[in-house]
Amino acid sequence: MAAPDSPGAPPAAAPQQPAPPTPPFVRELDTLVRARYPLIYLVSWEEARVDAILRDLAEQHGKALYAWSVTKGLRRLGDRRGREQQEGGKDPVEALAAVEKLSEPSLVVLKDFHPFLNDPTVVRAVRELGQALKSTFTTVMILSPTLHIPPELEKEISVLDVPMPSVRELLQLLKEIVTVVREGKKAVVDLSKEDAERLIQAARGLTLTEAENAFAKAIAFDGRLDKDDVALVLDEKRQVIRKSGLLEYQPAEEQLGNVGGLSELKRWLSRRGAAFGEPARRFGLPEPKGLLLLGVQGCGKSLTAKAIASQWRLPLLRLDMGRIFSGLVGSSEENLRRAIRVAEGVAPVVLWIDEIEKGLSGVASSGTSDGGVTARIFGALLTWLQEKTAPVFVVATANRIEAIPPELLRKGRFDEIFFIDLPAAAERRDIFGIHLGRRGRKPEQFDLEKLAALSAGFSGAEVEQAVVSALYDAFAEKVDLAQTHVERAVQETVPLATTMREEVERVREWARTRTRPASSAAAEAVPRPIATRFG
Ligand SMILES: Nc1ncnc2c1ncn2[C@@H]1O[C@H](COP(=O)(O)OP(=O)(O)OP(=O)(O)O)[C@@H](O)[C@H]1O
Repeated sequence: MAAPDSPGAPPAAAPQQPAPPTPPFVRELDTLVRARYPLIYLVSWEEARVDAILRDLAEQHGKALYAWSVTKGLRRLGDRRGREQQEGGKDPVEALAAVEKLSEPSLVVLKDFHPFLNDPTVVRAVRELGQALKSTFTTVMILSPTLHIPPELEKEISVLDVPMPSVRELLQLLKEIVTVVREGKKAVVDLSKEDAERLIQAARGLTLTEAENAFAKAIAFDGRLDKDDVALVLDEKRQVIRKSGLLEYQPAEEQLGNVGGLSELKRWLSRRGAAFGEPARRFGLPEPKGLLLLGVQGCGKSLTAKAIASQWRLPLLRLDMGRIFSGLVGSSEENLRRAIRVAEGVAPVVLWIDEIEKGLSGVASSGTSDGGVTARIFGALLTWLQEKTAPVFVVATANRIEAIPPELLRKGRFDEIFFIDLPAAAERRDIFGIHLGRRGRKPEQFDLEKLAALSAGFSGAEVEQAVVSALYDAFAEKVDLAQTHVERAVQETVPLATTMREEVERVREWARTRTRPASSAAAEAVPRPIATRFG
């Protein structure tokens, strides 16, 4: 932690043992306080946790700590055992005036102050306070779960997102819980070091209160805290994340072996798998950023996103871009910030941004049509993609090339941009084999070459559909699935690429100069409708 900057700061005590490293967020906050930033906006749901951080910070800097809330007014908080002292009223403008008069260097936290920022008088008072505090050692922090800054204050306030609790904080919480449980002798704790690590890993992405609730629930369930509770905590986390309405945990049930073709993409992935973690960092490798998968509908983009997560044994979070913009759950900008914070809290993780082009299509015209919201969100997303340091591997998928803003394709956003084309004949053969195999049939009993030849222009999804409809036919005929059923199903299918031939050719042309092919096998030209139906 930094040296105290204000008069009356206590001399730093000689440490008994090496202090644990300061989390980057606390370091940043510390820097702003030392740099005498008058107004800071802290975005967090976790009041108790932020209170503890600020208490430490105030102590380190030899400053007094004040808190204001509309219910309790402005109070000077004592040290951990000290008494609180009332200083000012509940009225926000009066409280700000009281802050200005504080004679000692202080940290002042205003809790849930954001609704008052809709009042022009309060906005003015905050602005004047900011000016007045510039020559003092006092910093005011607005602590709120949502970010709401009126334009008048945008240049006056620095914003810090409080990240989700670190492994160290969760470990500390778990230790405290274990101590209480052991002392109370009401439950049994049976955790090895590895079990505890897995339990903490499972709780990553939860707030401290949510994690505490999850651990408490696990104990209440059977009077034990043991390795079996990892699943319970994970389940709790799934529910908490789903409640946000933006992110969703996806089960890790697809393997790369279930993806036919895409040899280049698979080769790329096999080389990056080990690039998470410390040995790779020590070797000098950067954290893998992510992939943009563009391509024809139904050719395995989503399937690949799922398979990457299971291949690398990482959790998979799916972010719905549509919901970010839908207005159903909070403001769009707030939504993106929240989703990013949760994903970073769960990291290492694969974050699948499905249909990234959804909602971004109007970026260029956004200034006029929606007050610039789309453009701002897009900007925030790009900055995050470019600068993120947390191990969040982004797999963004998109179908509609015309809706993709060119900035997204620039270097530095993703490690690679792959184009997933319609599968070539050899790939269709593999995909037929995969889907027959997944439905309990022996691929070698089918003439896969012939099926591949008959299905030119099919997407992977259409190959799968042909197998499924052949199964229906066989089932109706009360016989087992035979080659003829599949051939018939193929011949009865008019692939989407045929009906949208020009569109597919246009996408291919576009992709040729901007992306890397996901497959080394060149797909054939899409057959014309007449050839497929009667050829
Ligand atoms: N290369 C492939 N190998 C095996 N199965 C495939 C392949 N491509 C597609 N499929 C099958 O088709 C289904 C749908 O594909 P998927 O959803 O991954 O396509 P997509 O490219 O994401 O399509 P969309 O753009 O419509 O979301 C998959 O669940 C899978 O069963």
